[in-house]
Amino acid sequence: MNFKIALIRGDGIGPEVVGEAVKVMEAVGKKFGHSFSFEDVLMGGCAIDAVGKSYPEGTAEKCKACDAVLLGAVGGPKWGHASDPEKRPETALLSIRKDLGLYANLRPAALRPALADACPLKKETAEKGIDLMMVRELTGGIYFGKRERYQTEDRGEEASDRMAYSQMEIERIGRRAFELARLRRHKVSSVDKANVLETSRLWRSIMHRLSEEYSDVEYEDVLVDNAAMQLVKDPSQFDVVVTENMFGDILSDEASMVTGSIGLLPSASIGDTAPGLYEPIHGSAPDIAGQDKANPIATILSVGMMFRYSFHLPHEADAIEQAVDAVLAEGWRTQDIAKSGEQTIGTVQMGELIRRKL
Ligand SMILES: NC(=O)C1=CN([C@@H]2O[C@H](COP(=O)(O)OP(=O)(O)OC[C@H]3O[C@@H](n4cnc5c(N)ncnc54)[C@H](O)[C@@H]3O)[C@@H](O)[C@H]2O)C=CC1
Ligand SMILES: CC(C)CC(=O)C(=O)O
Ligand SMILES: [Mg+2]
Repeated sequence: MNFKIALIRGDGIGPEVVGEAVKVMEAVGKKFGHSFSFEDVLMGGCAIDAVGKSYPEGTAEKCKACDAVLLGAVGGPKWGHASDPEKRPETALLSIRKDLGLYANLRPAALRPALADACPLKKETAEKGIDLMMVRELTGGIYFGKRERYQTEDRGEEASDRMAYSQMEIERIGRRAFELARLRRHKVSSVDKANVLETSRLWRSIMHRLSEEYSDVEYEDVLVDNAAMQLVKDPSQFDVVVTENMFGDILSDEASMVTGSIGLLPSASIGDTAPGLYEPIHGSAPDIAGQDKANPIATILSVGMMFRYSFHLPHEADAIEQAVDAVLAEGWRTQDIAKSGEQTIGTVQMGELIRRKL
């Protein structure tokens, strides 16, 4: 088959990790008889530098003309202080998610067999295993609410960010979570802050209604502060974790670290229509950019998710995951997952070793 892929390489380590993931994709194509055509799409800080705005006209249309989108990361200190939203790289990220209707962000956090040592939790906790799927609502909530900054008469400057969720937005992400749980270990943990927030109370009431419909799936409510704690106490208790946009953003970074490193976790952002967008959960890592230090595994596994969820080619997806595990089993480590004093390899070598295992 022939697939057209939009590449948003972005900023910082984005181009480095996407470069390795593209080479892996081509190697998978060679092995399984697929071909790819790639279209580079400018977005983020690099687009601000090139054309003056982070989300140039036509960005969404270019992506919509493709079968899937692969994104590295956008942002960095160079563009960190702009007040004009067009000059902020992160605005582009939110816009592309909204414009492509990508309301479901799947972030699987699994402790890979060879990386038990990289888990920072107690040995007996790590031995219980970690294999959870964070289902993060991606196009609603506080990241998309009205942002304001204004002068008050008596309290000086004030700022506000509105958090809103509609019934429809909650129901569709809830259904995704329950459907995924049916393909996994039949458990959904819904994370909210219903003891304080009205959005969470609406969220919870809809999740309860869905849990009656999906009565074959075990269901629980977990308050977000407790969820953050449970993730380090005993992550093995979680199967599918469904939550709103900001809670999911924060908790998935935490979940990544309990599996060893943020450089390992892929994600799939999907809606009701193609294309899906695939990206590592990490950012542009300006502190290590351009030094061949970034772990490309999160982006390479994101390509695996692309094969699984957009192209419905599970064998190709399995082959990528097995290649990653084989390289890790041989002891190869980038700096983020190495023990102190252990020899490390760079981004390019890690990518090449994974390709050779395909
Ligand atoms: N999807 C996206 O494009 C995202 C963009 N960002 C943006 O990225 C920029 C930097 O954000 P930070 O808060 O520093 O988060 P970050 O995720 O970029 O980095 C956090 C820490 O993790 C390390 N790290 C991240 N990815 C790694 C990898 N593949 N291999 C090894 N180490 C890795 C970094 O070196 C850093 O120490 C900001 O401008 C932020 O807005 C942040 C998150 C997501
Ligand atoms: C702009 C942010 C919402 C990006 C981020 O941290 C993420 O999606 O994980
Ligand atoms: Mg994040």
